[in-house]
Parts: sequence; C-alpha cells; structure tokens
Amino acid sequence: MEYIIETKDLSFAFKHQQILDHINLKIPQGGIYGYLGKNGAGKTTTIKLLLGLLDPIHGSSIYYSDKEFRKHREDCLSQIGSLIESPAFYDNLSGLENFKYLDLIYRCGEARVKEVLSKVGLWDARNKKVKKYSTGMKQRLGIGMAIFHNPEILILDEPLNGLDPEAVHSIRELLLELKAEGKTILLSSHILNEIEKVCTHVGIIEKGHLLYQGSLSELMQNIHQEIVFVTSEVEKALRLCEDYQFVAIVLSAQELQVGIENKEKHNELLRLLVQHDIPIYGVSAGMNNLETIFLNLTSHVQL
Ligand SMILES: Nc1ncnc2c1ncn2[C@@H]1O[C@H](COP(=O)(O)OP(=O)(O)OP(=O)(O)O)[C@@H](O)[C@H]1O
Repeated sequence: MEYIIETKDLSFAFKHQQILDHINLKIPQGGIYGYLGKNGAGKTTTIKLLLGLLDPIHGSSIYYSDKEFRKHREDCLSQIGSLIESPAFYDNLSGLENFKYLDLIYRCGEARVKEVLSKVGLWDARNKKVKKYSTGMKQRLGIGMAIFHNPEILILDEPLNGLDPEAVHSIRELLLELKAEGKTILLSSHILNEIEKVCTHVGIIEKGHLLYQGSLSELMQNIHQEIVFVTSEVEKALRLCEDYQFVAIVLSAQELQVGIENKEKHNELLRLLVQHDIPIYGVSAGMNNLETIFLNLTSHVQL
C-alpha cells in the first residue's frame, strides 16, 4: 500500500516533557484518516510537526510519498492544505474578498474562487462580512481556503469543534466530496461518533503513544467486540467488570454491555461471571461503536 504521509519514529518534547514518543503514522492515499485522542494526547503537536511548525527530535522523519519533508519542505507544503485551531480571516472583509486576497498569493483566478466558494456552500453568502458568518460557515470558509490551491492532502485539526449538528453534517458531506475527488484527508478529533461516519482509517493516540492504527472496518470487526449479557444481577456484574477493568455500560435493568478486546478476554470475563455466581440468561453481540472501542483501548493502557 502506498502511504502519502508516513512518519518514522516521530518524537517531540517540550523542555524535558516527552509529548510524542516514536509515532509511526501510515496514512494511505485517498482515504480519510481520523487521528483520535483525548485532550492533551498529542494530536495538535503531531499536526504542527507534519506542517513544519515545530521541529521534531533528532532521529524522527516525515515523508510525503517518497519525499523526506526536511529535504523537500517547499515541495511537500505546496501539496498540503491545512486548518489548525481557529481559522484566520479578515473579519471585516466578505468571504469573497477574503478569497480575492488569498488569490493574490496563489493566483488561481476568479473561476477557482467561484468554484471553491460554491463547493463549500458559501457562494450565496459571498458578499456578507465574515464577522457575520456563523461558526459553521467560518469553518467551511477555512476549509475552502485550505483547498483553494487544490492540494493533494488536507490536514484539519479538530474541524468539528464547536459546531452544531447541522454544521457538522455539512462539513461531513464536504469531506466525503473531497475524498471522492481523490484527496487524502487527515483530521484530528475527539467527536468519535462523527469520525465513525467519515473515516476510512484511524490512529488512536494516548499520552504521545500510538495505540492503534489501521482501517476502521478492521478495528470494528476484529480488534474489539461488544457483548450484551442478560442477567438479574446487573449491578453486581457491573461492579465486577469495573474491578477487573472491563468497560461496561448498563443498557437496562437486566442488560449489561461489556467491551472485550480479544478471545482471551472473552474467556476471562465468562469465568469471572461464573465464579461470582452471576446468573446469565442470555449472551448476544452488542453494537460496536468507535466510542466504546476508544474507551476500551485508552483505559487499558499503562503508559
Ligand atoms: N507550547 C507548549 N509548551 C509546553 N507544553 C505544551 C505546549 N503545547 C502543548 N503542550 C503539551 O503537549 C501535550 C500535547 O498537547 P496537544 O495540544 O498536542 O494535545 P491534543 O491531543 O491536541 O489535545 P487537545 O485535544 O486538547 O487539543 C499536552 O500535555 C500539552 O500540555
């Protein structure tokens, strides 16, 4: 498989605090890669390193296709559009004027301005001042500005933060449209149910360590399972799960859903329930979702 972005032993420290520890990202071309982690896990730091806004520790390397970032910095950056933290605009100018200003740098022309404003759904609002745009509109404008020069790769840090459900939906549609055009998108987020709807691949980071990376479907099918137990002793079973570090959720007065990572854990759980005289009247597969998988992975790890 060809990776359009690859890092080798990417590490970073602020003073003596290790923030990223040997991160080996493998981001396939043409996919949407969700970079997931709790607050402070190291997502933004990784993105800043990928964009050359921070310098990694000696021994780390970043590749865009076969080009080493340090040696081909300008070339690599010309293939990337990015949006980190809050997008920066001229608030007193309209959306259209902001694009015209950007076009002084990129020289893509009026037709491209119209094309991008239409793509991000802002053509009708093009003459409105940006300060009057909603948060969702500003986010779409930011993405529009990031894709203006038609880069191959789009890197977005928390693009869904602070958006209402309608705005989230419109960003999701936009990302899927860009993917359909062949763009590769890397986005960081902790809004897991949305990530699940758009991403083809995920990387899960915790305290600067990459815990999982791979296709989302593989993660859902093989790595993790949700099991629902029907029992008259839900509370007792829940306490037992907590004592043995299984992530469990009470679904109803008689149903407990438990996340397990592998077959051994499955056996261990069944043995525990039997040993503690917890009556089981039924066992079935529960709904697997990214949020429970994420909690399971990140709550079991000792770093
Ligand atoms: N300029 C800085 N100086 C010192 N420590 C920093 C600095 N920037 C970030 N950190 C620390 O680096 C760690 C990773 O931060 P980072 O912003 O990369 O996390 P994140 O996963 O993006 O989190 P969030 O979702 O909260 O943005 C945190 O412990 C943070 O406190």
